Amino acid sequence: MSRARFNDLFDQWADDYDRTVAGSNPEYQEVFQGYGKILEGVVQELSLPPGSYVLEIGVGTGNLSRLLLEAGFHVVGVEPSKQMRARALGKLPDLTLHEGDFLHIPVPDGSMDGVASTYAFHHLTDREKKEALALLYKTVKPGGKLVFADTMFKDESVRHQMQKEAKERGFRQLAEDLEREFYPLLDSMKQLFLETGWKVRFEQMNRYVWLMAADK
Ligand SMILES: C[S@@+](CC[C@H](N)C(=O)[O-])C[C@H]1O[C@@H](n2cnc3c(N)ncnc32)[C@H](O)[C@@H]1O
Repeated sequence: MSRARFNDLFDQWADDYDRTVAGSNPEYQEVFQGYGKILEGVVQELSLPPGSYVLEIGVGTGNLSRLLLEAGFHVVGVEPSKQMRARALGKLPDLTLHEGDFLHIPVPDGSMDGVASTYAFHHLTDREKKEALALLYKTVKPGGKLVFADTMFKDESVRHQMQKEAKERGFRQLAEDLEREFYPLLDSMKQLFLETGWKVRFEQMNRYVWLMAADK
């Protein structure tokens, strides 16, 4: 089960996370390059009217949640790390936020207009990603939207190059991360969306992050 896989890591990172996304850690500067714009892009791609119900998975410290609330959506957040939930609620006391993860979603089928997530989907293996996409397909209404932004590589040679580069630049933490987590390739991700019924398109946002926008 994916629920606890990276919980310790995120509990420990919670206090420092917002400094990292702002560029404090040189190893992750490129990963989070254009972070604010990427989050805004997710909200825009949802293209839903105010009052829509949006599920956000892996909310972290609540940076995307804030933008979703500002767009006038009813936001239901899901986050497995206790410390991350505490940070998010410290910033957004009125956010509806549940303990859960991509495979444990506390909302009824057909209840959401959209699903959003940033920098979190890669915590799942490809098999879990497929299971999650199938679950989320059931969670949204007909015509519902799914918009994710996350690290992904165009093909194996790019993934290999990024790993090599991280090692050459002495970015030990990033290099380990690129090997430990389940960063997918564009074609396999495309396949997972198609197999679960979604119509999807992809747009590269920086050297690491791609936006995935899907319709039911
Ligand atoms: C890199 S942070 C991203 C936080 C936030 N979405 C953002 O864009 O800043 C990844 C988040 O995903 C959460 N996470 C880890 N495994 C998860 C899973 N299986 N399902 C849902 N969220 C998960 C972590 O606890 C963490 O808060």
